[in-house]
Amino acid sequence: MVKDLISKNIPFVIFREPGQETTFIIQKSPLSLVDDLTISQKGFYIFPFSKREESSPLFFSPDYIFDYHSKEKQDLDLPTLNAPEIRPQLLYEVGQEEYIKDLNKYLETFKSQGIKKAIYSRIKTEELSGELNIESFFENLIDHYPKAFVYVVHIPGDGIWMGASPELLLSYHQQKAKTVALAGTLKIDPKKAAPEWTRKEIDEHRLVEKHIISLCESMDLPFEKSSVRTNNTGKVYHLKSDFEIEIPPQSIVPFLNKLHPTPAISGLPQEQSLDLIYEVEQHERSYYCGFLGYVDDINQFNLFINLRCMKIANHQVSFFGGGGITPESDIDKEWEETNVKMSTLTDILPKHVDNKKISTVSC
Ligand SMILES: C=C(O[C@H]1C=CC=C(C(=O)O)[C@@H]1O)C(=O)O
Repeated sequence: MVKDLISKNIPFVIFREPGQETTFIIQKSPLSLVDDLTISQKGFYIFPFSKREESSPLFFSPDYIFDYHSKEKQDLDLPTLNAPEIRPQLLYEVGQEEYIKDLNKYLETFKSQGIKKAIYSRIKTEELSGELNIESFFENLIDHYPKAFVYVVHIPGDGIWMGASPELLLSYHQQKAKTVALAGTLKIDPKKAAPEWTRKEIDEHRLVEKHIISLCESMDLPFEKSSVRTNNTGKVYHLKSDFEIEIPPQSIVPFLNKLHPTPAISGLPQEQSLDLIYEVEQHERSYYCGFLGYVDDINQFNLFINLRCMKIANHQVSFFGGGGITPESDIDKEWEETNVKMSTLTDILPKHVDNKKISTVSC
């Protein structure tokens, strides 16, 4: 089914929110751009990391929407759409030497500009040695990461994005919003019963909490915050605290506009850290560190940050991973952290590549 839709340039999304059934959405016409950060119609949205990205916010109309495991989808026979213009994404890959140089640039800029934290991300690209079975890979991700938001998004002319994100950006139901401060990472060590958090991770997480608290205070929104807990994503531990915020419907989009990009994916102060990211990182983040999810209506939605993700285009697969850099960062550990984060997908993907068949999954 998925292969057929890809070959016919048909936009589609398959997603599984944590603890929910899996949904399949197919749009029968080419994708339309969403001008701004608006989420006014029922459907699936994907937004890039920031307004400075060339990639546009996109909306997937649920022309067909069904339970992924239902038989209904097998009966669809959709016509081929015109091939859209292809816009290649700049997928520049740094080696470890360049990574070290770039992180030193971050650390120097922190000193001269008083930046407290900025995320540095990188890409790892590999040729697909055979045909990737997207459905079996997706189903494996669902089983492996029950607490993640797992998805496949086909954007004709761009590629196929897939991921298993541990981070909720914002959910909204009956005027109650939920968000999380998720930051600080330690690799899971099976020999240790619990992670040993250091000042670096605690401070890094605290900066995300502070951003959410000051946003609620500035908009006069009552909120409750949980204590800080350890969150196990399957590959790494993060520090996490939950927020419940009362937000009237007219304030939810302005709140979302100010919340994103949070210091978990940009840094603090926000504008200075964005300037630094765009000066030093040489790849396009595009939809990595953006957000995505299903909007039932403006009063009911769940949006997730696009982390632990990859993109398939031109018979290649590119994995994205980053980390919060602070003045206390140890550069070797940060490099290792990005490898572990990427292993969320890199460990599972090879099982689903059929080396006997050449890759036909391309965009
Ligand atoms: C930017 C990423 O992670 C963010 C989310 C959780 C923890 C993070 C950290 O510890 O650095 C990052 O802020 C990524 O996974 O690519």
